[in-house]
Amino acid sequence: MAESELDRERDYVGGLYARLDRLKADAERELAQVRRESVGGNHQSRSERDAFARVYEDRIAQLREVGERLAFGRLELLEAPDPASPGGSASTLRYIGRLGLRDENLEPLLLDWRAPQARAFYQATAATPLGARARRHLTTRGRDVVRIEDEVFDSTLLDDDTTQLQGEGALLAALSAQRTGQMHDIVSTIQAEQDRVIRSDLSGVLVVQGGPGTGKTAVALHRAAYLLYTHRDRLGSSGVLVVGPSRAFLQYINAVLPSLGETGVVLSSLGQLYPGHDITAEDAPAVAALKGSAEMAGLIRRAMRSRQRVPAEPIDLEVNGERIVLQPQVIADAIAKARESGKPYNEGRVTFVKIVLNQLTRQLADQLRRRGSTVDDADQAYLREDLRTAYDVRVALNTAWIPLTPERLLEDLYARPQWLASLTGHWSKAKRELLRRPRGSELTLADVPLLDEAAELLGSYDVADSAAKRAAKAQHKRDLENAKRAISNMDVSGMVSAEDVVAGFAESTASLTTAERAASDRSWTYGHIVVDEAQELSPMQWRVLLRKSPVKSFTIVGDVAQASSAASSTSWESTLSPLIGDAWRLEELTVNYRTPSQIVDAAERVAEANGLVVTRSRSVRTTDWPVLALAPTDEAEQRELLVAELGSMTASGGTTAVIAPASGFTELSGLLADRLGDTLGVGVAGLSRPVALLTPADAKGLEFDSVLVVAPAAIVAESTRGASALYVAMTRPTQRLTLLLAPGEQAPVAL
Ligand SMILES: Nc1ncnc2c1ncn2[C@@H]1O[C@H](COP(=O)(O)OP(=O)(O)OP(=O)(O)O)[C@@H](O)[C@H]1O
Repeated sequence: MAESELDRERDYVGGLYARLDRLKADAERELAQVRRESVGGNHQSRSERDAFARVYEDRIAQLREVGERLAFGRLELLEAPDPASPGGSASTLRYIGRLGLRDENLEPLLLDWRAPQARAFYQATAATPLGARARRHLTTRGRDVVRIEDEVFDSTLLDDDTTQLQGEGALLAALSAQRTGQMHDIVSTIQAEQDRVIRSDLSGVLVVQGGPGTGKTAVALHRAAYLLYTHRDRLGSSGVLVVGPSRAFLQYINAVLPSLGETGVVLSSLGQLYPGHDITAEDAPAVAALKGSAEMAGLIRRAMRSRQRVPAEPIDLEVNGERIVLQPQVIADAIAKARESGKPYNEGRVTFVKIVLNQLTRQLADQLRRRGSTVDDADQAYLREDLRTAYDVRVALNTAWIPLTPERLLEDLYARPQWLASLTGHWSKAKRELLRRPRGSELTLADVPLLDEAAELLGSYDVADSAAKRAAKAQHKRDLENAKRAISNMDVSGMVSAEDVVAGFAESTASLTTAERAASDRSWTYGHIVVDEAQELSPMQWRVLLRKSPVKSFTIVGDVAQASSAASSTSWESTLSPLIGDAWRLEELTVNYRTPSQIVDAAERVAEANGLVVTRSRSVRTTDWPVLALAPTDEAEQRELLVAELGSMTASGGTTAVIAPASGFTELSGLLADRLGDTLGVGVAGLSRPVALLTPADAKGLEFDSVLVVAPAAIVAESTRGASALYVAMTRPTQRLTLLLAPGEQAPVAL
């Protein structure tokens, strides 16, 4: 490599940083200026000033976020031949980075990696160069370029390998770096098959299937950033939701989107999908499977309707000393009428109460008239109020149609066996027993979609609160109109969304960002939803997500061979066809970026020997560490081997995980705590420690430099999806894998 080329890139990248610094200083000066302007003026001018301030604040944050990772690539694009100078093969250089920069004359200096023109940087090959002649990867340290790596798209050098890696040096350097316990963005080394997924159309349901370590999570997050950039207008106001399996997983991926300049995405674990709750407790597998099955939706509907009851006999009511009879037919008619309105249960109840009270008022007025009193309209209003507040009337109305919260409905359903039996005549007693639970029991993960289903059917418990919400929504809409006007007056369209501006209104009733408002509103509908580890979702969880995206714009990533929860799916077809028929498209990822080939081979062979159908993937790396299976003769030796192997793993640096079956977990954690002290973290709460002791379920989606799997046969035997659980455990390492067998356990035959 000619030294001058490296110098040339150093100069260019130096120039980019100089431009970045200047833009940052300009924006900071402008912001200070806007802030100095005196407060006052009407609502619209305040809106416009807030819009200015917001634009500058966002821009400054964006410019700061890139830190010292501004540029990482260069494309040499062939220009269309110029008829005036035949024979010339002019080309244009385009630099690719984390954000777009232009010079004072608005000439492009740096392309945002998500811009359409940057596509060739990730997807061009010698066979399909996409208008590019060459691609260059820049490796930087701080603000300095330390290495360049070129690929020239010369069709005469074409070979048959269609799965070539792009920027292999930069990629392998990224992959062999020690892990930190936090996922990083991969923007400088995205591979062609991944880029196609990232840039796939916004609309419809895209399923991304790939074996462990093929970058599904990374791709899903980069796709969220890409979609927000490309469809800022649409998604800025409706938001993007990313759903992951657990809080620990979200913690692991937490830094990726902010590092790509996107802070407006809602990240939610399955336990956080019902606002106001953060649930982690789990049911026994059989219970979770039942609660996750689609038939629970029907049960909840039946349960709700059974709380609307027509009394068998007329009811005598006393209202301020007057006696009045409420006929069952009046209740039956009112229930039928209120149901006809199609409103959710609690809102329908308001209609029901109104109808019954009207009828009772008429009855009472007639009764009084018959006794010679005169009752005019004003008197009728008083009578109605007397009826509404009378104890007997309230009891009768509540018995016929009780207001319900989702939590109350579910708790009653679990705690009242006779009621449950009356709703599930076709179930076996044993099946009903699975749901049985005393009042006050902790909510579980499998309850989350049931609460949401109930909330959907019940509607707001506090009907006055829902009126206030409607008013706030109307105000928000007016604010948005103002903000849109301000944005177009300022000519900053595309840089900031009206939603973000409204979020900046100091006096706005809804001074929250889209993401904040979406996360706290159960009925929020998103412009796009990304679901990671999607094979774990139960039919009831899918129902929640489908309600949250009525336009059905989804990216679903997962691996059916890794499905290990009780209600999870074993094929995309069987999961998705009851929900959306065949209206989905499939992309597959085939290269394993995490795990060296020896480990991938071992994991796939063991999985297949255990009867799993795995998506085979090609690993891009090898490791110097052999896969070991240690076979102790007794427990004392097992303990010795455990401690010795862990000592060796931690000595080689990076992160280490011990993955063990849930049975014997407590004993193991006691033993390791004695030996390792503070170095050990137990469960997902301990992930920041150098050694983490986890169950296979905890380890889902995560990765570690070294992994020690304890008692693999026990992991397989532990559940109906035990083979998947072991496959998950064996595919977590980036460098080193050891299986520590239980005394007397045979090494897996496939090893
Ligand atoms: N193009 C790439 N450049 C650099 N690193 C990459 C690339 N693609 C994936 N990786 C890295 O490979 C590792 C595995 O990626 P990821 O966790 O997204 O895989 P996954 O398919 O979701 O795995 P699993 O199914 O096991 O959860 C991560 O460390 C990720 O950063």
